[in-house]
Formats: sequence, C-alpha cells, structure tokens
Amino acid sequence: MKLKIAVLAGDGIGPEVTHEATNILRAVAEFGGHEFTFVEGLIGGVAITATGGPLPQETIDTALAADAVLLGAVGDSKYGSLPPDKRPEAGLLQIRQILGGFANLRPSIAYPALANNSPLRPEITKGADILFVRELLGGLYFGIPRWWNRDTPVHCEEAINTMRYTKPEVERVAKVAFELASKRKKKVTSVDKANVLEVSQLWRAVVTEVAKSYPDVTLEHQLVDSMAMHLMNTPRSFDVVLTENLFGDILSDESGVITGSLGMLPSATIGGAVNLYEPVHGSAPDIAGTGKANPLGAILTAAMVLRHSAGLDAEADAVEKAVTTVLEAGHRTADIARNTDPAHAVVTTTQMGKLVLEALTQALDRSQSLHGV
Ligand SMILES: NC(=O)c1ccc[n+]([C@@H]2O[C@H](COP(=O)([O-])OP(=O)(O)OC[C@H]3O[C@@H](n4cnc5c(N)ncnc54)[C@H](O)[C@@H]3O)[C@@H](O)[C@H]2O)c1
Ligand SMILES: CC(C)[C@H](C(=O)O)[C@@H](O)C(=O)O
Ligand SMILES: [Mg+2]
Repeated sequence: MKLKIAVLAGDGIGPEVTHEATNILRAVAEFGGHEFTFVEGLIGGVAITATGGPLPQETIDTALAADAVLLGAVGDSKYGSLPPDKRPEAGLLQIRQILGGFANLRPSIAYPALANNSPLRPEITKGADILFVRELLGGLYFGIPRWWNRDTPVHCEEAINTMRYTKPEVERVAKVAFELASKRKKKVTSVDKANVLEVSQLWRAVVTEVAKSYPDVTLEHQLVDSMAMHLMNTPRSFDVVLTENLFGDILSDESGVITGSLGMLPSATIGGAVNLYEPVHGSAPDIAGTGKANPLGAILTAAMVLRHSAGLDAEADAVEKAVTTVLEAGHRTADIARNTDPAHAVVTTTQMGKLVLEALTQALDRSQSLHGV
C-alpha cells in the first residue's frame, strides 16, 4: 500500500523521538513491500526561527496533502514570553484545527515489565488498560471570547478564556467513545464538572442521550476532581474515559504514572480530513539533546499510524509486541529505569530505537518464514 506521511518533528526531543518512529515505519514498509513516503515540515519554535511564525503555509499544504501527519512535539522556552497566539504551541493548535480531527485517542497501558517503575504499587496498576478519548477542538482551548486587556500578560489586569461546547460537538466525540468501548470492555466513564459548570451539564446530558444507542455499554459519570484521585487508586476499573479538551489533557498526563512514564504514551487524532499522530509528551527541554528521551511513546504512535491510517493491524500489533519484547528483556531509558536490574545499563534514545527495530525485524522475519515467503 501507499502512504504519504507528513513528518512535523518540531522542537526539543521532538526530532529525536520522531527519528526513531520513522525508522520503524520504514522497516514495516520495506518488509511488506509498501510505499511509505515521508515529507518534512516545520512547526513550533523551529518554524518561528526559520519563518517568523509557528505554522508556515508550506507546512499546512504538506499536512493537507498527506495521508497521515506524524508530529514530534512543540515548545521552546525561548518563545515563552510571546502571546499565546504567537507561541510554538499555537502552531500545534492551528494544525489540529485545520486537520479537523476531534477525537484524540490516548491509550494508557500498565506494561507488566514496567510494574516496578510506577510509583503506584504493582497490585494497583496490574492489568490497567485505559483508552482516553479526549475532545480536541473545543472547550477552553478554542472558545471565544479570549483576550487580555493590555499588550502583555505582565501589564494586564483581566484575562478571559471561554469554555464552550455545542451539542453536536459533544455528540460526535461521545459516539467515538461508545463505538470504541463496544469493541473493548464495554464501559465509558465520562468526566465533567457538572456540579459547577453549565458546559459540563450540557456535556453530561448529551453523553447520557448518546449512551441510549449503546445498550451493551455501561456509562458512568465522574467529576474531574475525584476522577484524578480514582485514576491513581483504581486504574484497573476504567476502560474508555471520555473527556472534554482540558480535562483530557491533564488526566492523560496523569495516566503516565500508571504506565511508568509520560514518555511511553502515544496518541492518534481521528475524525478529520487527515489523522494526526503525536506522542502525548512535550518537547522536554530539560533532557533535549542528552539522549535521555524515551522514544517508545513516539514508536507506539507509529503503531497507531499503521492501525488507523494504513489498515495494517498485524504490523501495528507487531510494533507493539516489539516494544513489549524489548521491555521484557530489561532494556530501559532513564525515565523507566526506576527499581530495575542494575545488570542492565540505561540505554539512549537511539539505542532504544535500534532495540525495538531489531525485535520488530526478527518478528517480521519469523512471520515471513512461517508463511513460507
Ligand atoms: N504535543 C506537544 O507538542 C506538547 C505536549 C506537551 C507539552 N508541550 C510543550 O513542551 C514544553 C515542555 O513542557 P513540559 O515540560 O511541561 O512537558 P513535557 O511533556 O515536555 O515534559 C514533562 C516531563 O516529562 C519528561 N518527559 C517528557 N517526555 C519524555 C520522554 N519521551 N522521555 C523521557 N522523559 C520525558 C520531561 O523530561 C519532563 O521532566 C512546553 O513548551 C509545552 O507547551 C508540547
Ligand atoms: C502543547 C499543548 C498545546 C498540548 C495540549 O494542551 O493539547 C499538549 O499539552 C498535549 O497534551 O498535546
Ligand atoms: Mg498535554
């Protein structure tokens, strides 16, 4: 099959982890005789430096002409004092809006091999397998009005963001959550703040209505504050967790504790003109350029590209299995090296990428010989 992938590596560790993810995609293409092409584009701080803005028109054109967009991360403290609409992050929000995907899927799995890396006890995390469905185009991120009443945040006395949702916006993302839950453990936990916010009351009413079309799926509602606590206390009790934009941003990072590291979490955004794939983590300026970045979130994101944009489910499974194999063999980047066997040296970003590539190549070789190819 043919797949044109726009690669927007971005800032900080973005290019480091994206490089490992594209290596995996190239290997899958080579083995299967697929034609994957990669077209690079600028976004974030690197785009500001090169062109003056965080999302050049050329990048928009590249992304819209692609079958899938693979993004690393954006964010650079150099541009930290710019107003929100000029910062690197604005490029990310704009590309999300332009591509139009509204359902951001963020799986969070407790890998048995990483059970001792989580600050949570293994008996709490064991078997946890959560899929966050985060609404990505609404809420406080995009609501109008938004402003501050002077030129800079330092001098302003008042600032406004608006949390706004319409019924169709909630309906369409809720349907995605119920569809996915009906193929999993058949439970949706909808997160809101309906005890205080009108927007959340609308959210709850619409989700309850959508649930009626999925009688085999159980729906529960949780208020976001206690949800943050339940997530750490009983992660195994959740299946699909449906949230508005900001609540999903916060809770999905929190779920990195279940997996063992934020660097392990992938995501895929579906429902728009072109699917957008990005690891959940940011540009991690504290470790950029040190070889400490964990590429597994980006590699697992590549697996989501294979599943959701290429229809290559077996290959996606093979990439995920290769990650598990490498973890089970004891290999660790620094972020997942807590309580590990001291016999295993901590590996760098590149070494981890190579290890997954080797495990994947071996698995693909085996499956080819099994099928007599
Ligand atoms: N999708 C994105 O592009 C995205 C997502 C989140 C944050 N950001 C941006 O990134 C910048 C830094 O934000 P932050 O520090 O709050 O969040 P971050 O996700 O970049 O980092 C949080 C912590 O997790 C660690 N970490 C993150 N990814 C890791 C990985 N792959 N391997 C090992 N450790 C990893 C970092 O070292 C840091 O200690 C900000 O400018 C923010 O806006 C971008
Ligand atoms: C960088 C930022 C705009 C982004 C978000 O808030 O959506 C990030 O935190 C994420 O989780 O993808
Ligand atoms: Mg986030």
